[in-house]
Amino acid sequence: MATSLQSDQEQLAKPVQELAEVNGNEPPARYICRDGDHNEIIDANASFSSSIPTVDLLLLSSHSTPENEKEAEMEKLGSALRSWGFFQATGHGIPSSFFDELRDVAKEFFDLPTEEKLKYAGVEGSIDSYGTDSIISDNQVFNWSDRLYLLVRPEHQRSLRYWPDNPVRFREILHEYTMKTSLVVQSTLKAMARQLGLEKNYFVNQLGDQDRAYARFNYYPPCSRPDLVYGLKPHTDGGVITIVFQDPEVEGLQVLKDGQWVKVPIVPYTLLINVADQTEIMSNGIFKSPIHRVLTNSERSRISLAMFFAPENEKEIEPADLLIDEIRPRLFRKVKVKDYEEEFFQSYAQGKRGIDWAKA
Ligand SMILES: O=C(O)CCC(=O)C(=O)O
Ligand SMILES: [Fe+2]
Repeated sequence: MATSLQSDQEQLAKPVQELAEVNGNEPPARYICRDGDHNEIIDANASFSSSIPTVDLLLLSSHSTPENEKEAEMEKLGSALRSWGFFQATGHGIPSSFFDELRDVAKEFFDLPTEEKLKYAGVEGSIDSYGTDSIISDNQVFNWSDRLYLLVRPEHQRSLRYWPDNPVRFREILHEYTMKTSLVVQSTLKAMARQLGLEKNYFVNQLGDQDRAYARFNYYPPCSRPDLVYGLKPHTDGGVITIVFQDPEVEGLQVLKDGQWVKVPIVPYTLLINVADQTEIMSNGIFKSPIHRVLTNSERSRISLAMFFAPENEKEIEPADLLIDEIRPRLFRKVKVKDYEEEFFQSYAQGKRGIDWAKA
């Protein structure tokens, strides 16, 4: 018994990438949580009336955009975040050659031998780490994926010891990407505030001076039974806003829209941006933090990079006063960011939504 538990734990500590190679991709029982529900998935391109909307950030932020065009783009952003919680951003100012480099360094990292990658495995209690799901409960079902998780903001809190120095360009590229996406977040949050009739810096101010951002490089190895496992189980994100750089060739991400799973298409060189729970709270439920999941694939691995932006830990958040009235009563309590995030992770491990804990 003890031996089987021990070997179970040893296997668990193993990256899924290695497990996939050794086991010929056959998923062990602890990863199995689906029952072949493939057919219900809607292909956004083929049959859903509208796919995730595209918003041009340049139109939103440029001083030379005519006012009526700016308003129209703003409306598009607002409606995307009310109904999908997601939008595809163009006009973000990041050159396509930079995305190619980002993709290359991420791929080169995951292509390293396991021992090399395990140099970045976190010690107990460290946020930054390379590895697979941590064990939180006995009956947990595991994701068929590995990840490298790094705090990237505030800069002085980075643990560079966990930032790969192989490939050599990794750190520089991630630093630059953090700078670029932070600007995108600032301009998006301003547009979001204006769309809700709030002062334009409302959300930016909520982030505080010591706002945080985390980079999560996801690696989804192929799996011989993609119908049985999740690359990433259904979840919402716990911060304020997330920017996803999807694999440019391999699909897998899906969003739950009006009770149906909709495939998120790959649109090369756009940034996929989604609302996270703390924006749902601050907007009093007007902007939706979408439930999304990732499916695996039997032939190809998939890599994505999610950047999670969140307020400084000590901040308190609550619905903006202006968004509470008789028609729309207060939906959420005032919560401390640190407490919310703790609750969020506990809830996720138990298959529940953290945001329910913050309900008024
Ligand atoms: O892999 C993806 O496309 C999305 C990843 C994601 O949802 C996450 O890391 O929270
Ligand atoms: Fe996510």
